[in-house]
Amino acid sequence: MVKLNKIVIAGVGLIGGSFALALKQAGAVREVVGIGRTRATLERAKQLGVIDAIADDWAGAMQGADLVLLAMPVGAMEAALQALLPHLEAHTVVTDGGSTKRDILQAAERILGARVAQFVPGHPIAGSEKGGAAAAQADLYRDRRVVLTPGSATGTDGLALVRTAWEACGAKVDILSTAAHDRVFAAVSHLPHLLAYALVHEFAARDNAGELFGFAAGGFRDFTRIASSHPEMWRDICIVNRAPLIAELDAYMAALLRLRTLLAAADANGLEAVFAAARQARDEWLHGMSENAEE
Ligand SMILES: NC(=O)C1=CN([C@@H]2O[C@H](COP(=O)(O)OP(=O)(O)OC[C@H]3O[C@@H](n4cnc5c(N)ncnc54)[C@H](O)[C@@H]3O)[C@@H](O)[C@H]2O)C=CC1
Ligand SMILES: O=C(O)C(=O)Cc1ccc(O)cc1
Repeated sequence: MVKLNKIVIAGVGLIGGSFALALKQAGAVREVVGIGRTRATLERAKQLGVIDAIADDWAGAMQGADLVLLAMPVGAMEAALQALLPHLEAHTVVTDGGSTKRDILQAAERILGARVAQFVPGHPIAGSEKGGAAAAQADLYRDRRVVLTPGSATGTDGLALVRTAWEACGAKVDILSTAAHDRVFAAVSHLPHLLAYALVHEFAARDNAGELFGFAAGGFRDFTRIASSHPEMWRDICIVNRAPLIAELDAYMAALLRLRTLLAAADANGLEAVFAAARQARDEWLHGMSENAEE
């Protein structure tokens, strides 16, 4: 079992707060120090027992830290790396929980130079549309996957430490390249968020929005839950990962056009064939997920 003396959570929200709670529950950390943008948020996180102490600045935060998790919106990570670098001790490992990986590894290479060996890019595949330390849960990562995307310069000891820390949270760790990561998550995560936001936004702008929302039921709720996600966080993800996201959007628009053609032709068989293939693929995916959870 990993035993960390001091960890630093930079951005104590759902992801950082849940990491802290999970490590505490596992008995894997002695002290959790929080640093962030808003004092009141940090005070609240301390009251909730998510962090033990608040750092006033990076110098204090980094002193004697074994592990630092960057858990703010991805657009703010570059500035955080710049701010922590002057205080980075030789034994400290820095990781992140951001939803995009190529930009963050590139920023780390640029900013940290040779010390990029101490940086391990990561992404927990768990979360929700709810943010903030109050939403943090010790079991958020239990039986969930975490993707680590080390670069050629990533140190093996740091990689092992970060892997062990996530495993202490109950997660299963996968390794991907940053490019493969960003391509996969553009498809299965970033595109669905964009679609949900687009649908709700389009309805909300209509003259009869009240009527539409008044009659909307479970299907609409399921499809659009993620449109309740944090706008700043999703702004950053979409902008940073826009190249693969635009490719996914193009593919989806082509699929919509094919459905439109089938509809216009009243091609019932064609439409049913698409729906049946999609249902089968989703059933098989859900079945695979439940088998994995039982392993
Ligand atoms: N919400 C989710 O389901 C998932 C989110 N992520 C990633 O984790 C990161 C954090 O997301 P959440 O915890 O959901 O967000 P959150 O909104 O719950 O927490 C983010 C925290 O960062 C702080 N913060 C914002 N700007 C900052 C800055 N410039 N410097 C320091 N702190 C700052 C905020 O005050 C807040 O406490 C993001 O990079 C996101 O892409 C990854 C996996 C899942
Ligand atoms: O709300 C949901 O279901 C999500 O999809 C949560 C989520 C958001 C961002 C990520 O990078 C990973 C998972």
